[in-house]
Amino acid sequence: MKREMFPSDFLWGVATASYQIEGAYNEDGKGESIWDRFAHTPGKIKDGTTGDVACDHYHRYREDIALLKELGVNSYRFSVSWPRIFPCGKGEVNQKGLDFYNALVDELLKQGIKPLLTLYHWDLPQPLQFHGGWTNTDTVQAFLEYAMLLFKTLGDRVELWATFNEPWCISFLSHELGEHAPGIKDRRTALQVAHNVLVAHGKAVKAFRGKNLPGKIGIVLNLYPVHPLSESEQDKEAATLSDCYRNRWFLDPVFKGKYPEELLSVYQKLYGDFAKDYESIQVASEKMDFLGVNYYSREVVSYDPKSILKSKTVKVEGKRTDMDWEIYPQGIQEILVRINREYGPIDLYVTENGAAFKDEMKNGKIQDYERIDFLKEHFKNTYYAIQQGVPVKGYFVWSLMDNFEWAHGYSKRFGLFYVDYNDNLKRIPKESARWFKKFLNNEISLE
Ligand SMILES: OC[C@@H]1[C@@H](O)[C@H](O)[C@@H](O)c2[nH]c(CCc3ccccc3)c[n+]21
Repeated sequence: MKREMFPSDFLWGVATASYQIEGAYNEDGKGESIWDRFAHTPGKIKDGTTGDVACDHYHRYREDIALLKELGVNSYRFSVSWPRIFPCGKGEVNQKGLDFYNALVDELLKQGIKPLLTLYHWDLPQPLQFHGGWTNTDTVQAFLEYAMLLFKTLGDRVELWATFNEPWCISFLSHELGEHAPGIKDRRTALQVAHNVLVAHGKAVKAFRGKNLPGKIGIVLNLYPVHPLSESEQDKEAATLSDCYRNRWFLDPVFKGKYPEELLSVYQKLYGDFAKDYESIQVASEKMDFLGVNYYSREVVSYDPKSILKSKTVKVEGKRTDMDWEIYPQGIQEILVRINREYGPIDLYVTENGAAFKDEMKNGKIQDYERIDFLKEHFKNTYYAIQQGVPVKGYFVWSLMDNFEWAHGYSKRFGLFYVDYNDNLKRIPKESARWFKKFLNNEISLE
């Protein structure tokens, strides 16, 4: 199975995000983001690092686009740093921020690489957080002004737009579990954040439509097949509620304009006041042109009476990545087929898939054969979904290069290119980069 067996217009790309690669955290007029503040807060990042410099992509973007060209990709997914555009989140515009993304897009197009722009990949301007961040509907309004400015500035050249990267992470990981910025641990707050982010998404799609732009717009969701440990009724109930929590809490609003009843009723019993605004979620279901799917692994759950989701995650036997995530390639096929069956028809992009492994330099090489095997199996399973009629239109490997892996700092490496943090952030192709280049050039098959 070679590249040529995929549709001829299939996008093959790599993905990154602003806070993880750009650095220049306080240069050229950029304002503080909640991730600048979180990373500077002792104890939040496992290796005590920050994204202050990261991969210095802000200064090296031409070099990095040359890497894309070298790889042979025809597309590139990146995100815009909102505080680089609006240092205070709204009001005054930082022209140097706009200049950077204009130059980035122009260079991509010059190299024949199609941009997929994510408006929000977690780096909220800190001044908005001072006023409640995503719990405050003023932030929804500020996001719309930010989105409209980017539509106006880049809408003639950027054809693929994603409003949000992973609302589950923006809400539950960051406001219920507290593992990501702003590090709040309050479920009721997390529900309010999820609601406002979904409303902001719907309003941004509507605003995009009003501009009559040539491009397409969607959202990016991290989705997991959720499997019960056994076929017992209790384990199956656990899987249903966990599926609502991880997947349907976002899928149902953007496609059906309502929350999944099974979990909504649980939250309504806990937070009666939540009921007052949940019906306004209808706004989130403005029709999208595509759905971005970030796939990394599946979740296996068993019954747990102590959890409000009646479920707990179970670790099963099998190969795992350096993030301790199970390697489960058939899950990408499962999730693509399910989305198409239950929410389609709609164009789908695998907007992120990849893995961290303990990559080490040995005699000037990084022999990441586990990553080659990981990607090969996930490419094949994506192809099997296409063979079943699922309209998958592209696939973006996470990530172009090693970068700031959120709460793990630089200790987890997802890149096709190794970044040598001890040698001027030099980018060194791993064996997986060489393999991917050969695959893209039809030189090898996936067998
Ligand atoms: O963890 C690898 C990547 C991140 O570097 C991306 O920024 C982010 O979009 C992304 N999402 C996921 C799956 C959801 C998740 C993210 C972070 C931590 C735990 C789960 C994995 N990843």
